[in-house]
Amino acid sequence: MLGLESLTVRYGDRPVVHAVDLEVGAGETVCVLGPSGSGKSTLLRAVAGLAPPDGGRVLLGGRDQAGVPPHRRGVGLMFQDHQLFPQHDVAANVGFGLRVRGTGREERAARVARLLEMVGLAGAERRSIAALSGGEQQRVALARALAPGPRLLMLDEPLGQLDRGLRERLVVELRSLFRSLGTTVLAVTHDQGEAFALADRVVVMREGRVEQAGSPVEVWSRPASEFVARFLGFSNVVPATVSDGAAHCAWGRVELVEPAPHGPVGLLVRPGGVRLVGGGPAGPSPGDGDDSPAPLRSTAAAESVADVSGTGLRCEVRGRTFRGDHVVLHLDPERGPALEATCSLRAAPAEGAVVRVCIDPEEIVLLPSSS
Ligand SMILES: Nc1ncnc2c1ncn2[C@@H]1O[C@H](COP(=O)(O)OP(=O)(O)OP(=O)(O)O)[C@@H](O)[C@H]1O
Repeated sequence: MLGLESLTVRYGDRPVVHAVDLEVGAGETVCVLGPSGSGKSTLLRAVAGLAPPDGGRVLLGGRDQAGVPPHRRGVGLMFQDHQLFPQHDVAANVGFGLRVRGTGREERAARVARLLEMVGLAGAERRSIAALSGGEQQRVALARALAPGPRLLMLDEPLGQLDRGLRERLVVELRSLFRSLGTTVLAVTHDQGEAFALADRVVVMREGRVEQAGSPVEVWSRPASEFVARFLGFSNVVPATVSDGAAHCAWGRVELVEPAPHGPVGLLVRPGGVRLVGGGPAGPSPGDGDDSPAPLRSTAAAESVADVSGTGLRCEVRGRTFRGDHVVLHLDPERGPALEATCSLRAAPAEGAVVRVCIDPEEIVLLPSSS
């Protein structure tokens, strides 16, 4: 449906979108994710014909769009501020694109009614825009973007203005709406939760380039770089060296479950992989008096020996953040940088407590070395 071939857009000398290759298949929802200023909106504008490319091509349905004006591209664009016409009622807003195309009054009214029903606003035709909530305005904007039946629907921070509860509900609704309509969607957002809930495929951008593309599960479970890992909110990332079937890092030795080439890497430890293996007094650690860091064994092994030999990494609990059904522990280890761990509400130790943790080798990801 959509193909970008080495697409480049510059503002002045600066490439804001840099040699981006991307394909979006019919019926697919792709979310472009990235920090502010990474070029996401510019990418959408280039596809819509609102930002001329300085290099590469935009293909829609296999046809090069060079020279095709925005209104002939058959794409719908919905911006984060909705850009509704406040002086017109809901029906006039939703039917706008149809009127511009010369669709007759009766057909227009029927389509508007159907679209409003689809977005959960049946019968809202005569309501004024000003009297709608943010979420309702978002639905009107969506109905308006869908009205002309675009072959590609593009959403720029579609839920950006809405509060969290509403966003979470609308993401689910949008996903099932797009599924049932078979709409092809290219959305951009800086909110990873939104992207992961909405998308069949996620594209992470960094400074105008694609840093990683894949299914939400792939990107989440195997971030391709430290940048992606940190952008997704993982903070347990340290430089490490692989040798003898283990990664050696500031926290100690972490066994690898899969073979990896020897040499420098980045080591990501998911917070769920930092396992508490018991608290107890802050006695001497096994590494004391010995330069070699103690091994951080697999959970099963560590649990069986932790209380006896004290194997594991001794940490002080610096803080706790409640996250509904679990707690994030902010740990200050005896060696190495701060660690984040997750645990159940019931198991969460108090602030100031000294605990021992082990790293579950199943919950680590080796990243390319960033040094
Ligand atoms: N019309 C313009 N003229 C000059 N520079 C621009 C223009 N539009 C955007 N930029 C710059 O291009 C870069 C990318 O902007 P863009 O809006 O595409 O990023 P973004 O990833 O969508 O950011 P955000 O999430 O903040 O909307 C930014 O550094 C921005 O300042």
